[in-house]
Amino acid sequence: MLLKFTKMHGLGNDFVVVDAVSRKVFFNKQQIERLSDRNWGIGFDQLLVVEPPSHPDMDFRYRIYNSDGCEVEHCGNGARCFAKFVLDRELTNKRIINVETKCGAIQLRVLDDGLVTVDMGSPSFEPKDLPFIADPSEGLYSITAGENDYFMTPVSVGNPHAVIKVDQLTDELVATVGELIECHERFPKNVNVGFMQVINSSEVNLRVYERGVGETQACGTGACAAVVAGIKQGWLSPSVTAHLRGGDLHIEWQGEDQPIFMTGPAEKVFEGQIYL
Ligand SMILES: N[C@@H](CCC[C@H](N)C(=O)O)C(=O)O
Repeated sequence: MLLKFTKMHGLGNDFVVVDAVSRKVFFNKQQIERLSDRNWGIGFDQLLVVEPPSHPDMDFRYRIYNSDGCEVEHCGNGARCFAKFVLDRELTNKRIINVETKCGAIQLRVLDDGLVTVDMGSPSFEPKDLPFIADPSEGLYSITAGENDYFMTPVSVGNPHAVIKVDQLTDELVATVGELIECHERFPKNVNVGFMQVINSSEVNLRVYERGVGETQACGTGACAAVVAGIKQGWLSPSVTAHLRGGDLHIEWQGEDQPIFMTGPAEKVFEGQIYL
């Protein structure tokens, strides 16, 4: 089958986006792994599939697959690209778009300057929601990776994140500790690992080792998780700019049961077609 696709990115976190509204498309794990390969396929961090909604209140359904072929709950940078894709392809003319995901409903708002704000829903710090196997007597969670222990905040923003505050961000730390914690036995469904350096109460540097991918240029849900963890710990104010390798995201969270708002860009790179 000849598959038409659009290559997009949000701050260098790159996607292949497929319209499964106009024509039904299904992928198996092997196909996704092959397409994601940067030598043998197209290359991407995530595959995004745009489907019709299953509920009348929703505009679309949104499926997300990591480059390892596994379906996941949420993708922040992908959500912004999703909004640009459905408008560019005239699948909708709405600038406020309600989308079903594996972790519930999200709302995308396309701003006049082309940036997209996503209502990501409210976070959970409950270990069972990631899931994370926690010792109830632990006040601050600590996890062992290699020879060292790391304090971390487990956060679910629909998908699971472990946020570690660090003084220095190095390639070695992100690659080695990221890989060890991603598949740590205390995270039965694996985890995205964020390394956050707090610059001041409204700015952080952040690098994310993504579950099922490895380190990416940027991670939208990772930025949300890191900022809400920082706000909860008292290090950050409710409005924060996260500096990622690929650029900046703006995150707002008023605390407790409030939703997280993430704002950033979405870019189309090219359109193509490939045999599945
Ligand atoms: N790049 C994404 C997150 C994609 C999913 C993640 N790797 C997971 O497995 O949960 C983002 O921008 O949020």
